[in-house]
Amino acid sequence: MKKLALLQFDIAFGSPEKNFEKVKQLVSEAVSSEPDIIVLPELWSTGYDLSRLDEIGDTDARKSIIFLGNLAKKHNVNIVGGSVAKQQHNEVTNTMLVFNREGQLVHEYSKAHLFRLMNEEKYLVSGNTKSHFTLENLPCAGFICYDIRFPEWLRLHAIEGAQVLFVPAEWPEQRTDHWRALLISRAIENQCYVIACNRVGSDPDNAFGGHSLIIDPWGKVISEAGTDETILVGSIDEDEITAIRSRIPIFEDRRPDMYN
Ligand SMILES: O=C(O)CCC(=O)C(=O)O
Repeated sequence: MKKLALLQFDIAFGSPEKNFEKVKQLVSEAVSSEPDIIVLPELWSTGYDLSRLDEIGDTDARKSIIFLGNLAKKHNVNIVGGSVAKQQHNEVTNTMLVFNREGQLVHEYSKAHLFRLMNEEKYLVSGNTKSHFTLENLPCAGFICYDIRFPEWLRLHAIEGAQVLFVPAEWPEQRTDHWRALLISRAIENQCYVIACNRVGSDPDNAFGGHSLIIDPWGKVISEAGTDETILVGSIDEDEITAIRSRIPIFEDRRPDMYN
């Protein structure tokens, strides 16, 4: 069994200092439930203030890496650090950072599918690498928000062994029905745990729907937040994955010979 704590909060628009302070405080609160893994939302330090990324983006993600790494080490907890605006060679990526209990950066993944409805393609470049990592001996993969509309991208990771899928997001409230349906579908079809951390509150262009979720590989919702700031807790059980995969062995029954 592994315990999770998802930090669903209202991100201060374009104010990294305020958001760093908020995350520090939320992490200290979250550790009281003794989680193994803490999860943050997408672009938690800047929000969607994309036109000011030159000013507020994080060069080489250096500040975020030091900050989250220190928190992970101090509290002896793994952190799936949502994503941050990482500036590198005059380009900015929407990049997930993952830390182990020793505070080491064990994984980076840059959002592969940029979301045009929120102008991402104008300010960001997409990532080109896969997103496998291991935490607490669990084979994991990470995706960012809009990525969940591309089932083939998550499936590829499941076929390659991922069993726990993390999804930090800033998902607008008017499509909360899509958010829930897509996440539950990704869990059922891949027989994986899905751990999805959204933000709440609003920025000048959007209101965000919360409803962070922990979903088991059968598609059952284990924990779900509402639309307020909260620390969502829940546990996942590795044995459940094996049990469900032996009951309905979809990975053995696939017909890749017919899919091309
Ligand atoms: O796909 C959607 O409806 C929302 C996606 C999104 O908000 C994002 O990728 O930031």
